[in-house]
Amino acid sequence: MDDAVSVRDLVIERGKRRVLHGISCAVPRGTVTGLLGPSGSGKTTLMRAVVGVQSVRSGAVDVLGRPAGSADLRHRVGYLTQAPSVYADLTVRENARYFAVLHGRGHAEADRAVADVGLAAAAGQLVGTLSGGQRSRASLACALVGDPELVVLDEPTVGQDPVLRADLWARFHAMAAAGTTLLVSSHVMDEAARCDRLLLIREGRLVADDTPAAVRAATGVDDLEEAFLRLIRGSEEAGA
Ligand SMILES: Nc1ncnc2c1ncn2[C@@H]1O[C@H](COP(=O)(O)OP(=O)(O)OP(=O)(O)O)[C@@H](O)[C@H]1O
Repeated sequence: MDDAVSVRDLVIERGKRRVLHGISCAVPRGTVTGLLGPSGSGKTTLMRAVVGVQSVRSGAVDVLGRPAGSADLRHRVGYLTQAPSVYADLTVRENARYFAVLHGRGHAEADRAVADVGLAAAAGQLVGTLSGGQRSRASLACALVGDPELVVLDEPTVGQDPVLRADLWARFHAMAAAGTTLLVSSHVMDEAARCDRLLLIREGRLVADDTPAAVRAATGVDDLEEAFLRLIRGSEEAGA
């Protein structure tokens, strides 16, 4: 399989605690892969390792055929952190144009990225005056404006209403259909059903790496939240 991300035996310690305990998984190219798990399970830590900003105790992470964090990946990987990373004293449009320039893109691409996240009407507004959900979408526009081959999104739909969430997921799938790979974290289980593949982690260990259909089939339940509970209980019993 042609994988955009390949993680092998990844062990990470933060502070004095081990937070990832030897995770191995892959993100196939051109898919929307969901990274699911309870708060504190290690989703952000795994994403940080994929974008190459997390120090690693042992194991390996390859991204687009190169070790994670390689300098030549800078323009090929987009990362949306949980805290919006946009300039409050610039407008939405100015932010997008600034990040577009950093990636060698023009005004047209910047304006399209703003429209793609549903912010065309607020393009002239200072980011500091936006709502939390709008600010997060402005940040998303800036993460996508360089048209990266791999997009790593840490909870991109938090604070968005149901219509916007549906629009954003449609956008993610359109990007995947055009060949982009997306790794998207969430702890909203209804979003799991929208993913092509799922990585479920709990307490720094991988509990599932499969399609939603295979997770349902393996657990015998349709509801993914219930399926995940069964997988987690199963992994606890196996570890007991
Ligand atoms: N800078 C840090 N120093 C020490 N421990 C940290 C640090 N950042 C995170 N951790 C710990 O690492 C573990 C994994 O955190 P991480 O942020 O990866 O979880 P998460 O699954 O993304 O959670 P959430 O869904 O709440 O964002 C947690 O136990 C957290 O307390």
